Amino acid sequence: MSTQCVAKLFSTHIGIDLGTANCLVYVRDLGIVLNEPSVVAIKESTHEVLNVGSEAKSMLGKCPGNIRAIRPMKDGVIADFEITEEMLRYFIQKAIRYVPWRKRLLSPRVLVAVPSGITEVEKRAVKDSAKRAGAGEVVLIEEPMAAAVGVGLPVAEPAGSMIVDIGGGTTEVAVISLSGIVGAKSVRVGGDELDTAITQHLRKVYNLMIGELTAEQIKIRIGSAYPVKDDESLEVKGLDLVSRVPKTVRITAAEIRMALQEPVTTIIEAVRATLERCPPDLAADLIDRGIMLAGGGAMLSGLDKLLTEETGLPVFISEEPLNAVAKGTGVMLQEDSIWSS
Ligand SMILES: Nc1ncnc2c1ncn2[C@@H]1O[C@H](COP(=O)(O)OP(=O)(O)OP(=O)(O)O)[C@@H](O)[C@H]1O
Repeated sequence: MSTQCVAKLFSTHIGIDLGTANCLVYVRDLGIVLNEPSVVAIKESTHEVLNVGSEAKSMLGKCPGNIRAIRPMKDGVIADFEITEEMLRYFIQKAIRYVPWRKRLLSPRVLVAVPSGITEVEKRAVKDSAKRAGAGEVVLIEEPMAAAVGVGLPVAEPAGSMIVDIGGGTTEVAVISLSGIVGAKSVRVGGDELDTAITQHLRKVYNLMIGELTAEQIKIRIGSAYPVKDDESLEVKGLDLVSRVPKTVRITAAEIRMALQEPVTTIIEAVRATLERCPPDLAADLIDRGIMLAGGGAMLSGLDKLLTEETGLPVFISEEPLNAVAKGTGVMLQEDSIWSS
């Protein structure tokens, strides 16, 4: 029996979207089996892992002194190796529970989606962490390619397709033709930067300190990139920076849109820069095919409208933007040729 056959029979094939905000795990033939926030809660004194994923996220900003909830990925790459490894180990082992015992005899083969702009050193770090976390062979795939495949763009055709994947830590823009990336730009600006812009606005204008989760909720509920919901408003609770007591303020969608302008402009600029460097024939294809948005940031209200206004191209939001990359790894896992043996 060939090595390929043995591996096919006795090991699990896993695709991982190792995101700054969320980690999704796809198991071949099963689909997405895990979708959890990339957060780990640890005991400060011993570094013991207490919780991973959703439960750890609910602890963000609410932990007592000896417990810390950490997001080990930052700007799309590993910021804390040890904790990322623990998180990967937890997710890989949890995912493996869904497969029959026969498929657990060999270490799982793992396909990890990483931002297109990461360095060789960062790539090695991801591979090493996945291996130490229990993976056998580890192969990396660029996130925009995985996202494009995941949303069903016709990447193999000799024509240009454009994907913009706006995650928590990075925005990946790519033009793809004949299954290759023709032009790409990766900027370390995504949903986290939008949250930070909201936190800074409330601090500056209202002297109000809010936590990470509150900032994200404000963005999701009334955040926008275009005046599509300017008449909406929201009550926000936080800590007054001067009197140091809890306080409530009412904020409007219009002011949050203004606060988000800088990071949103960075995202738009990344799209424009990629379009400017696009070969003319492929650029011409985009006039009809437009731009496809994926990643959680694609759901920011009005971003599609603003992008259409700024580029003159039709803009579409993928059906399940948060699942695009993981679904793309799932499609690629069907190809045995991605593995070296
Ligand atoms: N409705 C929404 N409106 C705006 N942003 C949203 C919405 N829902 C989720 N998000 C944001 O999407 C981001 C997470 O997206 P996603 O899971 O695609 O990122 P990731 O893959 O973890 O990050 P990266 O690709 O940068 O490593 C978060 O910043 C989250 O706040």
